[in-house]
Amino acid sequence: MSSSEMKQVGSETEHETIDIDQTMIDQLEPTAASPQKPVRGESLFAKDTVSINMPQSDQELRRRTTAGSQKSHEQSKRDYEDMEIYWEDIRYSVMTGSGKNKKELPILKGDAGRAQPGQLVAIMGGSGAGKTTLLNVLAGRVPTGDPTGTILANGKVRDRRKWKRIVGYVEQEDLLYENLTVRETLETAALLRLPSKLYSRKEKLAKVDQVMEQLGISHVADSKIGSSATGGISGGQKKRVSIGIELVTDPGTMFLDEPTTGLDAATANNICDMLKKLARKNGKTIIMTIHMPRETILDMIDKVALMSKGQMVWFGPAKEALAHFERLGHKCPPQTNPADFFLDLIQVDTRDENSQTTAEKLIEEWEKVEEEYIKPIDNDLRETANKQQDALTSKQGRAQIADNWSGDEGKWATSWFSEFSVLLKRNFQQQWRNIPIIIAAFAQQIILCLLIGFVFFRITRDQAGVQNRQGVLFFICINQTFSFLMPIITVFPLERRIIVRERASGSYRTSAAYLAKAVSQFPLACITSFVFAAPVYWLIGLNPSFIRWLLFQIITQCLVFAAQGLGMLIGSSVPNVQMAQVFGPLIVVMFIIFGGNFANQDSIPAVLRWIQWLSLIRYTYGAYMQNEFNGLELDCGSSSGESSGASAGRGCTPLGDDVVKAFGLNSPSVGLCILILLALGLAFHVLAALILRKTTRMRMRVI
Ligand SMILES: Nc1ncnc2c1ncn2[C@@H]1O[C@H](COP(=O)(O)OP(=O)(O)OP(=O)(O)O)[C@@H](O)[C@H]1O
Repeated sequence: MSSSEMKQVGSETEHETIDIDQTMIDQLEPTAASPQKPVRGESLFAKDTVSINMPQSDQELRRRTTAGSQKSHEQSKRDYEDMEIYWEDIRYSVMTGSGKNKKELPILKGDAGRAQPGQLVAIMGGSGAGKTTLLNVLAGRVPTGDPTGTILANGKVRDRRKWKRIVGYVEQEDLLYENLTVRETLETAALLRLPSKLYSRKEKLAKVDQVMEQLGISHVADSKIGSSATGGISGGQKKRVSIGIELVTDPGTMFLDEPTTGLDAATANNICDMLKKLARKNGKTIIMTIHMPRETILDMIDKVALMSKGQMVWFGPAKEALAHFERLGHKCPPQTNPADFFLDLIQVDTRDENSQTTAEKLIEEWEKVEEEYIKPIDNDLRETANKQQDALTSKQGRAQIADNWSGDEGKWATSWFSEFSVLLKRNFQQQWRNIPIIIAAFAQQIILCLLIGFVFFRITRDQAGVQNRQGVLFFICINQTFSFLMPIITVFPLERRIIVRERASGSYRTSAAYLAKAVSQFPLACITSFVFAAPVYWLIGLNPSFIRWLLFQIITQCLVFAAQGLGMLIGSSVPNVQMAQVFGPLIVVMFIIFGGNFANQDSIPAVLRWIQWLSLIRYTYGAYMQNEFNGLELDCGSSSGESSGASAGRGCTPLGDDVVKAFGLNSPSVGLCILILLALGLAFHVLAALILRKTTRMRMRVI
């Protein structure tokens, strides 16, 4: 970006800053002090130095941020590097049951904690203690319900949009595209997520090298991710790649849900060691949930948050936890992994009254000493935070909160077209490297072509030929619909979780992702359908005119387009592959019934007649029939003509046009059928994109 362009950006930002509603600022600025950049590791909330009123210094920071120099680039990132997360009185419940049995189930019951830059914080507890729920509430990812309490990042209430772009969240499962290499996976993340205003393409790619170096995966940079079936990088390396996807944006804070689950002890150790280094060397604030860590891992953790029944029983260094519990009469036996001891102590067995009493006692005792370990924020800050949280409920308030966060990179990191091209490339890489699937797709069409070609080889023009033409054309409709709809209906159910994850981190617009997926699916379908339709026409001996052959190909491609649209629509509407496999054939069969071959259009009951207007098979079949029969002279000379199926009961039909009429397929015309097929395909795609947008939205609730 040229400096003149950068200046332009800067001036726009300044203009935006001037527009802030002054009453809003007044309302949200109870303290006078300006925020100060803390020394790494020092509390951001020390009394007298903390304020969440940003305007003076923050406006200044934003001005500098967008000024166009390398210096501004550095400063724009500072706002969320070295991030301290403070939380207090976090409560969260969900509604369970239905009707009379509906009740509120409290999951988090007033938890507090503080994670500072350079620290590795682990949330531990028995199964169902609320670890993942707390992690998700802190990360702002809450599928249902409304958490309450105070969460401050660097002393400020968070802005939902910016928050999701400036933190990293690593899910328990490694959801990656198996045909991409490690480098390609990270490059995609970097190209999509690093703001183009701040990073050139070269800088983004350099960042990938840097991250691979940091994570110790440079030696497998060009290895495919792979799967258990095909082989590929190891489980630990996959976890590192998942962490790398988040790390490319250089987030100040990273949340990880059970990063060691499913890994062997040594690999789990390596991952935690790497996380520890990331925290120490790069000043990241790392919060993770962890299940049964071994002692060496526990040693790496700066603070453990021990949870029992949704409440904190300890937050601080593990060693001090041992002393705390010993004071309460629970001594860790010698030769015992402290993590095992903690879990045995805090795990609540609902059948055992003793374990419940112990947990209650531990919760009670923790409340007495909590403030020693988690320095609470001062009252001014709390009051300001509460006001800001209230402001989050209004659009104007949210804009004000957003303004408190510098680094004005816009809503999206890069342009729509960049998103589209990066995603299209990824889709092609994922699709075209799946050689067995590509071979299978070609083999399917070649086999079908030969089979149909030889069964209906060189059909005649007599009345038996009429029946054969009509039969084979309808069969081609069904075959092409199934061939190109069925593979696509599983695409979204399989990839949905990746899309949800990527959307949750604000990686791209759904429209770009959808179009990239739709466009990437078309070339293979186009080629394979042509491999079938081009020769089969001559093998069967359909209307021997080049124009008719060309029209046949165009109609087939339009059917493929519409079938893919329908497949994407079904795929985006159902939650999993099983449902897709149930509903896909069901809908196609419905369209087949109303396709014009089985039920005469005029005899369909009025109440069901609308289905035929949506039936892509009906329009394809209509277009095929007209293309084949209109103007075709049939042979009435043979004796078989009297009883041929096509004209049964009517005697011989010498004109092809009459056959089309007899089936009620003479309208709409071929041209209109093609247009309707394109319109149907387009409508299916638009609907599918809208549904995908809705079904892949992660509910974010920042407080
Ligand atoms: N949406 C929900 N509806 C009903 N119950 C829920 C919901 N979310 C969480 N819970 C319940 O809240 C409790 C805490 O869940 P959470 O997943 O946070 O536990 P956890 O400590 O991470 O457990 P685990 O280690 O087994 O994953 C569990 O009893 C769980 O069943």
